[in-house]
Amino acid sequence: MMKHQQTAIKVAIKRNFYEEMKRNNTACESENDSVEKSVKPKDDEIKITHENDITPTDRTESTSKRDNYYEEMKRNNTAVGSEKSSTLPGPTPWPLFGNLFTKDGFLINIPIDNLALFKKYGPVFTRFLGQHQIVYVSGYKTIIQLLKKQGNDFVDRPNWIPVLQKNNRSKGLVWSNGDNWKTLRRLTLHALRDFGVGKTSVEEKILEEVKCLIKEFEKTNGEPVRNIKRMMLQVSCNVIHNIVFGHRYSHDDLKLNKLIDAFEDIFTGPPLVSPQGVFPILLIVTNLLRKSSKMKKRIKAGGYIQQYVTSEIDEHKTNFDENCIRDFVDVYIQNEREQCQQIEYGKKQLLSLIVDLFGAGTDTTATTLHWALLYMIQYPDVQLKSPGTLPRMAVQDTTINGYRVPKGAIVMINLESVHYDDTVWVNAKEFNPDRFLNDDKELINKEYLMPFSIGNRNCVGEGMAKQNCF
Ligand code: HEM
Repeated sequence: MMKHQQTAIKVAIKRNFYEEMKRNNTACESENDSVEKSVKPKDDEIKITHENDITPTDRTESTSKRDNYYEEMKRNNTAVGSEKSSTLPGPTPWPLFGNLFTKDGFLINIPIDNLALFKKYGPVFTRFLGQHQIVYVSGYKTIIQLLKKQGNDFVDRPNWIPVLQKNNRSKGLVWSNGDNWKTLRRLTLHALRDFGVGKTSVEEKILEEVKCLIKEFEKTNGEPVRNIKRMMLQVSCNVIHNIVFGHRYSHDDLKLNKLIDAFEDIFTGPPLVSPQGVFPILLIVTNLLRKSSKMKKRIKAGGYIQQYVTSEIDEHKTNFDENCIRDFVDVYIQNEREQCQQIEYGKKQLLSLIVDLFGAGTDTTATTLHWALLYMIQYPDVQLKSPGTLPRMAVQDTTINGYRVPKGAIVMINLESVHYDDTVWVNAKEFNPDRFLNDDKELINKEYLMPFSIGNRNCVGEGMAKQNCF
């Protein structure tokens, strides 16, 4: 990038920086730029201190109060883990309603402050959404144990969330388990590799987007840049579009922007593991109360995405040439024709897979690029809200840190707690890229950096996202 172009971008974005900050509702207190060295703790140095660091042998009032309830759960066919394991800490649930209305529950603490609950209850605690048990796991030691050493116990995604079951789509990659998941994951990794993640062809696609982005910045003639996040969405959506469908759009193209809007409409709203996600009736009631058309918007957006992706698939099927595999869709069609694996291929499956790639890859990358730009212009002492992770499910009765976790429990992994862990990082909330480099400018402490998660179900787009960002 030419120097004057860099300066033009910097000036344009800086003017709008505080506006962006306000929009993101983030405090910008100090411009302190202190360079701190991150320390790699030795195992025996690591101690996470909590107001209430509960262990299986250190039972609190809240856990003992719940014993009756758990006895009831046991009788209601909730599996019990090993003899040694013990009841998880967490707010006391009410029968039937679980922690919907209790202290530290789902309807009282909105939005949920995972870090505060981690501090209060310790690295493993539980809450009940009605009858459904959700286990929260925080702190790098426990997370590494869970994702690496016990990876197979928690490899599944929850398969009972009503909104996911209702929308009449195949489970795709993100929400499937077992052989279907294994096959689709292998196919996706293979196709992403073939279409050049780590190779020049994707680099070229990304560079093309960067050039367009620079032109957009130059067009502003020094005026404030209005919507950086939208620009980043155009970049990240286009890169995925190019890999999946083999072509891109100009950034002001109506089709590209309609597609971005549709995904925004689908993903804004309550998360899947929330009262509204688990009891859709609540969503309808809240929407009625707010007289909001959010639900309608979502349905319309889903319809548009389905129609758009289906027409791309049909076009690919018509022009398919096995001697000229152009993109991700062609790889899928080839696998389908050769019946490489015994799974149900078909249009519905491909549709879900493509929606997953756009859904999991567009906003995450755009948010990362957006924040990286803002940070590079001004190093503020602000909190970065990292993209959340996806829920897991216990495949069998098991334990975490000695606490029993029954088969079917949803497990929420709090990656943020690793990145904000003061026992790993000095002044963890300060923006300080130097903490990741040693004196020879080599990357250090990689094991405590896991935005893409780790283990056998980590992010399949990690390579692509890194290429996009760097
Ligand atoms: C900065 C960008 C990104 C971040 C921070 C990110 C982060 C994550 C995280 C935390 C998970 C959950 C992993 C787990 O359950 O342990 C995930 C899963 C996933 N990501 Fe990403 N991701 C990014 C970009 C992408 C891109 C560009 C794509 C696609 C091209 C993608 C596709 C996926 C898919 C398909 C899954 C589900 C994998 C599975 O269930 O097997 N992600 N990502």
